[in-house]
Amino acid sequence: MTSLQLSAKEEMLEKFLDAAARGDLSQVSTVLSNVPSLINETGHSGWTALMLAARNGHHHVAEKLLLLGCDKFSVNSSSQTAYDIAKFWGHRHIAGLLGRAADGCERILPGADLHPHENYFSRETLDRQSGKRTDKVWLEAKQSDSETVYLLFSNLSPMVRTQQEDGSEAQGDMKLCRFRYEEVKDLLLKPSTVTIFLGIEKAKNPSSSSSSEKTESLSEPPVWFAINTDEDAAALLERCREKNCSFPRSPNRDLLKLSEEEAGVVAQARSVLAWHSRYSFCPTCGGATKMEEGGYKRSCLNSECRSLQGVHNTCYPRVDPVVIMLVIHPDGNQCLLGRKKVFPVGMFSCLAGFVEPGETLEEAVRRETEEESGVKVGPVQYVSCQPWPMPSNLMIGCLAVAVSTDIKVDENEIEEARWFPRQQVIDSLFRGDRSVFVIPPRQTIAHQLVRHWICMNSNL
Ligand SMILES: NC(=O)C1=CN([C@@H]2O[C@H](COP(=O)(O)OP(=O)(O)OC[C@H]3O[C@@H](n4cnc5c(N)ncnc54)[C@H](O)[C@@H]3O)[C@@H](O)[C@H]2O)C=CC1
Ligand SMILES: [Mg+2]
Ligand SMILES: [Mg+2]
Ligand SMILES: [Mg+2]
Ligand SMILES: [Zn+2]
Repeated sequence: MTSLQLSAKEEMLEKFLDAAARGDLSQVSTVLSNVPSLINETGHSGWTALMLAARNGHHHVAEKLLLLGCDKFSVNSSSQTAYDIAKFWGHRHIAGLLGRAADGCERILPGADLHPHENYFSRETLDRQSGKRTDKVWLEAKQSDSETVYLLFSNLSPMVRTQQEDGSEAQGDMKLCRFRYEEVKDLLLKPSTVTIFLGIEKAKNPSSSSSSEKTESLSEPPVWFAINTDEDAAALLERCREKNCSFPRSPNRDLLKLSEEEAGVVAQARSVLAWHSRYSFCPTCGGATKMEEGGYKRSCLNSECRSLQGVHNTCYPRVDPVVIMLVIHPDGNQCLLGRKKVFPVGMFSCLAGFVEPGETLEEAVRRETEEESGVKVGPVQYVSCQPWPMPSNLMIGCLAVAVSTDIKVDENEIEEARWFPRQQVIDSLFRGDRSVFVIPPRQTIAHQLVRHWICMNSNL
């Protein structure tokens, strides 16, 4: 290209960007019809025409550029997308346009099936009614109620039905198998069976009951229980009237295929059942224990045991707090992700670690980050949390700002840790580009923390 041609193109680009910034739709259209390749070209500080239109609130220009296929995910030299710019300057109609489902950009916003700030495994569809746990008469009556719903677990895996015969991987393709009292009453009588009370359905699903409108309005919503049994899994599957049923073998992966509603129920049931399976004996004296309070307590049968004096946490289901953090580079434009050897090829995730006794969340974030990556962390901010029933973690999601940047990984835990520029993260998150790294699935809080950072205009 000669210098004359180059300058002609530059002149055209300048005219085009200026028209976008002024909101001159007809000029934008004319220039693009002559030189379509200008659409994603950048001017000063890496700003595209879409960013300039978003900055100055020119909705019609942004709309036209999107229609002509401009790249809405590119970032300027401060790592801002057009969406960040529109949101920061308060042009909500343009941010809305960039976030509209039809153009695929909805992925910049939280997933449509998740409520804002909600994580997978977090939805509560049952009212736990903890007051009913000590009401033995009520619990017994509900166990034999014909409307009561039972979930069946074998080796801590719930019985599920897959929709697709081809073993499709999509979320929502897996459904919990629900049983009635008559179908499981023999199991309830076996000493090795653990039955726990989960709660009462919060909202009634009108299509799930065949009773008349009148009876429905009078009756209490169904009560849910979960059963864990050591019966033969193949024999248990024969109890089910439905086809394509199984007990998933890999909870970490398979339980992510449930709907948001069912995942919330499984998070509760699996954690409590796992506690019973691991704490059969009294942790204080080693004696036998009995289950109480609908499965929310185990008491020692040895009347001399210290655990019976006062309140002891050994008698109640355990929750292990884990901090999980997205550490941001001091320049604001890179984040720290690491990979364990067991991760699928190319996957990098947020660093995480168990909170230790007598430690604040902030200190746990600083300690775990430094232990695993050598990076020192300053300010820490809580974002959201996620029950993770493998078996009973509570993932506490934080953003943290690094005060040092040299990486030295703890090779026992982490294979590699790296700073990833915002553009690479956007490419992996929104464009599905797997060439640099793969982000964990959207059901993980690690994924949601990364998305939260990308969407929060950290540079404006
Ligand atoms: N939902 C999500 O997005 C993610 C969830 N996780 C979960 O977080 C958990 C903790 O992360 P890690 O990096 O492994 O923790 P970590 O960095 O503290 O290291 C784990 C090691 O700590 C020790 N440890 C200390 N307290 C423990 C406890 N209460 N239970 C088990 N081990 C304990 C064990 O030696 C274990 O090997 C994992 O179980 C993992 O499943 C981790 C990353 C992402
Ligand atoms: Mg860790
Ligand atoms: Mg660690
Ligand atoms: Mg640790
Ligand atoms: Zn005891």
